[in-house]
Amino acid sequence: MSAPPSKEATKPVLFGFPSTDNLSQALATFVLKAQDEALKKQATFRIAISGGSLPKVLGKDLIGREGVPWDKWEVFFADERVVPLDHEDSNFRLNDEHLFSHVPIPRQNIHVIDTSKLDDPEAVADDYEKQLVASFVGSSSIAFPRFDLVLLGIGPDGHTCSLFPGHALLDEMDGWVAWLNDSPKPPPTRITLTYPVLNHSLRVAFVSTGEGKQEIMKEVLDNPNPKEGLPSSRVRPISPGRVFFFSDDAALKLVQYERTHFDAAKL
Ligand SMILES: O=C(O)[C@H](O)[C@@H](O)[C@H](O)[C@H](O)COP(=O)(O)O
Repeated sequence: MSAPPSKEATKPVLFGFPSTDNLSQALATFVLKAQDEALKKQATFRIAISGGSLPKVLGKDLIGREGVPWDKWEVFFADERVVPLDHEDSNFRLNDEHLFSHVPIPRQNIHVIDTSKLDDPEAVADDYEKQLVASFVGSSSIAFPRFDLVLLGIGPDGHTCSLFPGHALLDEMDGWVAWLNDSPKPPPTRITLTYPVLNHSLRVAFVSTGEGKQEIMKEVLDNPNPKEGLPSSRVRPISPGRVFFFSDDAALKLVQYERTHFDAAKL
């Protein structure tokens, strides 16, 4: 695999909304814009999605949109818990509840973990990486996959995906998919996309809402350290990739970082 990205990253864009309903509408518009741009260039729209509070906010407006070419979506998980797909901790299950079960994305286009290997998280990560390789082979950038869109959350400790503060995986610069069995947030055993993958994406959007996120949003937006800081501060896609934050007023109460007005025509 090639060296980590070295090109300069662009400045994060912050969109703030008075409510999560407004945020969900804008997020759906943003996702569909990313989809449209991807499908102008290629046959599929490749998106990676996290767990946490994100799937609910994502599905809320998106599932009602008309004319979406769902058969062209190819979905991966930005991180996944190494549990059965019907387990209450499964990010597949969560996304299924809020999005997949409501829209006709072909099941084979939703890339789930190999649940025959649950006793061996390294094998689960290797298999998942192979699924990525199979999907991205033939793309222009095969050193690392280039997702059209990655949707992430931010934990109160600043983690994102399953990349936690102080964890050795923050230094992983070669593999595409890594595994851990010591996640401080339960459950302990997970797989996650790595920084080089996140930072080769064309768009990364963080979705973070609620007053419980006030302190961490201030830290991540007003005091970022993209080299050694909190895991979510280190997500800085290389050009032409861009990073966006979608938050509500409650989460942004302490933040001074300049907001950008959300204008679908200017995305
Ligand atoms: O599987 C996971 O645990 C998630 O992918 C994780 O990275 C999540 O996005 C953050 O913990 C934020 O979660 P909340 O939005 O629920 O705070």
